[in-house]
Amino acid sequence: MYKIIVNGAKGKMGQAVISAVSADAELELAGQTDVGDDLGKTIKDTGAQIVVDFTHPSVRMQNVRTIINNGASAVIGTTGFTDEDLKAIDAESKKLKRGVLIAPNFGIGAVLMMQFAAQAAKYMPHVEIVEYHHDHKADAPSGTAIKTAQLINEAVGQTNPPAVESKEFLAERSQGAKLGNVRIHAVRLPGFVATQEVMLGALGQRLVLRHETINRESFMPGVILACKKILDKQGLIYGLEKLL
Ligand SMILES: NC(=O)C1=CN([C@@H]2O[C@H](COP(=O)(O)OP(=O)(O)OC[C@H]3O[C@@H](n4cnc5c(N)ncnc54)[C@H](OP(=O)(O)O)[C@@H]3O)[C@@H](O)[C@H]2O)C=CC1
Ligand SMILES: O=C(O)C1=N[C@H](C(=O)O)C[C@H](O)C1
Repeated sequence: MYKIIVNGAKGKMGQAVISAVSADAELELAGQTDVGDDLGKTIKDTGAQIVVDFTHPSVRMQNVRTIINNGASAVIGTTGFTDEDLKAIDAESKKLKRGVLIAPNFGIGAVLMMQFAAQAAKYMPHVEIVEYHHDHKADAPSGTAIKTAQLINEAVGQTNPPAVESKEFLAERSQGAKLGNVRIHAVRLPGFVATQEVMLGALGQRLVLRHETINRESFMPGVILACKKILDKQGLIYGLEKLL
C-alpha cells in the first residue's frame, strides 16, 4: 500500500484526488491538509510516503520543500514553477534522495497534444497557442501552455514569429505573451474547465490541435499513475510523459 496525503484537500482538484485515491486498492489516504494545517507534521504523524499537491502557485516552492524535507516524495499538479524553481527542486530532491514529479497537466489527451504540437512545429514553425480556462484560475498563462511552448522551442529551435508585428491599439500584449517566439493567449471565462488550441499556420493552410478537458476526473488516471511510480525515482521529473 502507498500511503498518500492530499495537500489542497478542500480545493477542486484536491477533492477529485481524494475520491480517486480512496477508490484505488493499492493506495491509502493517510491524510488531508489545506490552508492552516501543518503539512510537515502530518507527514511525520501518518508516515505517508507521498504527498499529492494541488494548491496555489504562490506556495509552490514552500510546499515542495516541506514534502521532501520531511521524507516524502511529491506528486505536484500546482502550476507556476519557473526554470529557476525547477533547477533548485532537482538539486534539493537529489540531495535528499526523493522523487518530485511536477506535471503541468495530468490529462493524457493534453500530454499527447503537447507532443503532437512539438512534432508538427518542426514542419510548420509559425505557431501560436490559445488556452481557455475557468474564471477562478490563479495564474496565466496556464502551466500547460508554458510547457507546450517549451516543448515546441526545444523541438524547433527557432519558430517563425509573425513577419510584421501589428501596431497595438488597446494593450501591449493583445498579440499574446511570448515564450521564445511562441505567442500564448489566455482566455478566462465561466463555462470552461480547461481547453487549449495550438494553431500552426503555413502557406494556404492551418493545422489546429485542440484539447478539451470536460471534467477534473480526466486528470485522475495520471495522478494515480504518478503515485505508483514516484517512489522509484530521485530528483525532478518535469512532465507526465516522462513516466508513461
Ligand atoms: N497539473 C494538472 O493537471 C492540473 C493542475 N491544476 C493546478 O492545481 C492548482 C489548484 O487548482 P484547483 O484545485 O483548481 O484550485 P482550488 O482553488 O480549487 O484549490 C486549491 C486549494 O488549495 C488550498 N491552499 C492554498 N494555499 C495552500 C497552502 N499553502 N497549503 C495547503 N493548501 C493550500 C486552497 O485554499 P484556499 O481556497 O483557502 O486558498 C484550496 O482549498 C492550480 O495551480 C491549478 O493550475 C489544476 C488542474 C489540473
Ligand atoms: O487551473 C486549472 O484548472 C488547470 N491548470 C493546469 C494548467 O495551468 O495548465 C492544468 C489544466 O489546464 C487545468
